[in-house]
Amino acid sequence: MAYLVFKDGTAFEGEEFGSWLKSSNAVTEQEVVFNTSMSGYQEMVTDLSYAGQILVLTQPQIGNYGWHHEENEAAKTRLQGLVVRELSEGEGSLHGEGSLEDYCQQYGVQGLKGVDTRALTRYLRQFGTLPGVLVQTQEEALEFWANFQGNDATKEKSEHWVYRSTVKEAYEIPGSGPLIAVLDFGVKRNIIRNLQERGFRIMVFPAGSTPEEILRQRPSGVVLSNGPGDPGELLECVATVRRLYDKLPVLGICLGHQLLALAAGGATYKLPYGHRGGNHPVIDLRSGKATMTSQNHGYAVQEESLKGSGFEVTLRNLNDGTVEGMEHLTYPILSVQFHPEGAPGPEENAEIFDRFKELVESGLSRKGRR
Ligand SMILES: NC(=O)CC[C@H](N)C(=O)O
Repeated sequence: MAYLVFKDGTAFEGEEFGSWLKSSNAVTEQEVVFNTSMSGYQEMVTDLSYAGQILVLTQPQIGNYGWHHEENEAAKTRLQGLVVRELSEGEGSLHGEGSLEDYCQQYGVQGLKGVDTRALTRYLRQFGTLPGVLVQTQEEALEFWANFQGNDATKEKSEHWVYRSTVKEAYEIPGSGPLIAVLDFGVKRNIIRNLQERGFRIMVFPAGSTPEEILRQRPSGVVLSNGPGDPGELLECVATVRRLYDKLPVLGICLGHQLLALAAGGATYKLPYGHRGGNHPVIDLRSGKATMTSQNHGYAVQEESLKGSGFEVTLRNLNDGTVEGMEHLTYPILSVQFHPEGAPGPEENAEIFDRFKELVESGLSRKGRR
């Protein structure tokens, strides 16, 4: 038996799988979040935006189509824990190269299976995103919470995760089209793939790169990626974005969107329990068209804070009215809170990448005319 235990003593019981550190000293609190997608566990486990979190999946059967390495969103997961109802070995998969369990074992994810994930999700919806601990005995949790000093650790973690970017040095992905700089805060591979499919030459820069290092390569556009942590804590990243965003066409995705808002003088705030799932409806305020989107975020841009920033809200969440996208009135900047590369079913939001391509191309033709 093993447990996920919250500060108020509420414990959810399950069985261990994956990789558990045996020393009780290693018990630390992590943010517990839930995702309601019915499939895509592999993309979720390897999405670096979940770095340091404990992810609860509401879909009751998980692992059933195995593990396919080429679908990983990053070279190595940074997820701390994974909580599921029923863990399947994935026998039904025709081409699986392994199982979810093997992956968790190999890459250090603490798994808890057989959990009443419905009750757990209702608990999180009621109390909001909370820190929890994964433990082998309830005594360990009691001891941990008795000595708990508050979760100042979150702040350090945010900075830490982002600066431990997936890459240490900038690298190039060849292509015949214009050069796009991708600022990697924990970028998902499918974002890169979507850019490649549109013919761009790509240079991926570590999150700590300076604006000079980026501009020296003379890119024709910048993509600010998704990534973990509280955007409000990422002061250096915001400063970098501030120095880039009026110089080139920009596409911001999720964390990238939040950093753009902060760079323009706006503010972000923490949502009660976040948006994580594959069926979040979003409306385009200009066309009136609604689409289903794939989402994974705990923070959002405060709409009123955008007044006077030059940004206009263009997309809105139909469930809770939060900001899902914005465009700049003067500069060629486009940003979305959701994941246009996530394709929860149809690929309708892939057109965000086409819009970005248009911005880059019109930027280049303007330059040519000068
Ligand atoms: N997917 C992301 O980029 C997440 C952004 C940010 N870490 C949030 O939780 O809101």
